[in-house]
This record gives sequence, C-alpha cells and structure tokens, in this order.
Amino acid sequence: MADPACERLALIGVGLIGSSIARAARQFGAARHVAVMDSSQEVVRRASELGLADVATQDYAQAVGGADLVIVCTPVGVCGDVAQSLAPHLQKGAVVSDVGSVKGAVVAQMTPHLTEPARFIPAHPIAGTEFSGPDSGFATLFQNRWCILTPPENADAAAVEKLTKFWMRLGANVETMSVAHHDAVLALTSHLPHLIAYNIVGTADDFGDETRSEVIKFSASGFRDFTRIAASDPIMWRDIFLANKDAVLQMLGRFNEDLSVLQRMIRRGDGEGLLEFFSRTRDIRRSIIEQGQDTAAPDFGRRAEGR
Ligand SMILES: NC(=O)C1=CN([C@@H]2O[C@H](COP(=O)(O)OP(=O)(O)OC[C@H]3O[C@@H](n4cnc5c(N)ncnc54)[C@H](O)[C@@H]3O)[C@@H](O)[C@H]2O)C=CC1
Ligand SMILES: O=C(O)C(=O)Cc1ccc(O)cc1
Repeated sequence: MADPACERLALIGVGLIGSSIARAARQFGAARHVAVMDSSQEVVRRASELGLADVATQDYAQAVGGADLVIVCTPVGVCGDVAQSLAPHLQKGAVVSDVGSVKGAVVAQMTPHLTEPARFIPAHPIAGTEFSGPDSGFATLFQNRWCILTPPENADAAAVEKLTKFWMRLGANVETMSVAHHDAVLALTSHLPHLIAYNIVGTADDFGDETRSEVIKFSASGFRDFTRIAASDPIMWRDIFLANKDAVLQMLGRFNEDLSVLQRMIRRGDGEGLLEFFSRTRDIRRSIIEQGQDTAAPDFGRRAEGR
C-alpha cells in the first residue's frame, strides 16, 4: 500500500459510519491496518463475519493500543464515556477524532479525558443514510461529500494534516470551521429538516388508522421523502437534538416565524407573495444542483457500487 494516510486505524462503533470508514479505508488504501471495536457483541460478530477489519473486538485496549488514528463513531450521547474508556490505551502521539453530527457537546464531553487535547481533531462527514448498523455501510459513502473539521485553536498542525489526508483519501472534500459555526449551520441544514420530517410523519400517524392507510396508499413523493428521513435511527437523533439544543431551538424559532408568514399569505389569498416566495426557494434548489450536490447518499452509494 503506497503512502497510506495512517498506519493503524481504530474505529470505535461499527455502525453505518464506522463500517463505511472501515470499508473505504481498505478499499482506497487509507490505512495499513484497521481495528474495529463495538460495545455490542452482536455488532462485533457481524463485523467479523463481513470481514470489515483486521481486528474486531469489544475490547478498547485491543482496538486502540498501537493505533495512530482513532475515530469515535458512536452516537454523540456516549462520546464522553467512550473517550474516558479509550484514553488509557492511547499510544503517545495518536490522533483522536470523531464523526458526530454535533460538535460543541462532543468536544465538551471528550476533551477532558484526553491527555493530548491538541491532537483531538473533531470531524463530521456530511454523508449518511437513514439506515444504521454494520450491514448498511458502503465504501463510497464519502465520495464527493463534505467532511467538516473543527480543530481547537491550539490544534497540532500535523494532526490536522493527517486527518485531512485521511478523509480526502476516502473521497471527501475537507473544510475547516469553528465548532459554534458548525453547530449553527447544521442545525439549519440537517437537524431542523429531520425534526420537521419526524413531526409531519408523526402528525399523519396521529390521524388514526384510516388516514394512515390512505397516507401510505396515496403518499406523493413529498411525503415519501419525509418518511425516509423520519426512519432515521431514534437513538442517534435523540442524542443530536439533546446535544445541539440551543442552536436547534434558535433555528426552530426562526422557522416558526417564517411559517407564520406563509400561513398569513394563504389566509389572505396573497398569490403574489406565495409566488415570489416559491420562486426564491426554487433558485436555491437550482444552485445546489449546479454545484453537483444533488446526489442523495443512499442511491448515490448503491449506484456507485453497482448494488
Ligand atoms: N447516520 C448518518 O447518516 C450519520 C451519522 N453521523 C454520526 O455518526 C455517529 C454514528 O452514527 P451511525 O453510524 O449512523 O450509528 P449506528 O447506530 O449505525 O452505529 C453506532 C454504533 O455504535 C455502537 N456503540 C454505541 N455505544 C457504544 C459504546 N459506548 N462503545 C462502543 N460502541 C458503541 C453501537 O453498538 C453501534 O454499532 C453518530 O454520532 C452520528 O451523529 C454522521 C454523519 C451521518
Ligand atoms: O439521510 C440523510 O438524508 C441524511 O441527512 C444523512 C445524515 C445524517 C446525519 C448527518 O450528520 C449527516 C448526514
């Protein structure tokens, strides 16, 4: 393997993201040796069956010992406990990272346990699906997607460089920003849309059996798209909303205000207002497509792998 981004990679948590990183790291030569660790015996068994890594274990020491890059891929709510458990086994100089959808809470939970905090470089690949578990991962998940790094101010430059090289090897485009900026942007672009999807599907469900079956029968693509998002992992999303509470509540306040404006336009029969509003939003969609960001991850991944 010519010039891998790291020698020994350890992934803690082998679900959708951990198993996708394991697959990609091998396929694209990003690591010479891959160890995966999970607290679930069933997941470790499945990771072994799938041949995802050189080592699959429930033991922190076995996974983390000797690793030069350790990436925590668990739900954000347990990141602090995971950092505490892995810290005693870290090799000196190892780079530690994560993939959590929220950065502020993860940094606050993990940093106090790490003896070399300047080598903790938080990250968030903006790529995923509504599926979870080791079977749902795929090597091309990160191709042509963003991975945001939020290094601390005193970050070790070599650690940032190593992680950047790693994610680029997996096919991602890497951008760096502050923790607070990340959490505000993602509250709007990812967390709020998930909340809206959970809410609208819940509303349909609350209407009772007859409406529910009609919803399934007649669901137009708009509602179908919401049901895909609302099928996302409940533990992961509970943790995200609890961890990014302030930014999500702020965006939700803004969202409610804007919804009231639309509500008033409908009530007043303000066709011109609605037309102007919908034309503006159509332009946003067009610019997303022009930037080549229109590939829904699940389809993109399967197409790319020919599945
Ligand atoms: N699912 C998605 O689309 C994306 C998820 N993320 C982030 O990636 C992280 C992982 O998400 P997924 O892979 O989707 O979740 P997942 O549910 O597929 O996998 C999580 C794995 O972590 C394991 N785990 C839980 N507690 C643990 C502990 N204390 N020690 C060791 N392992 C433990 C679970 O057994 C499970 O196998 C989350 O923090 C999420 O915010 C980031 C980008 C996209
Ligand atoms: O499935 C989808 O549409 C997603 O939005 C996946 C996703 C979920 C969480 C993230 O932090 C990033 C991406």
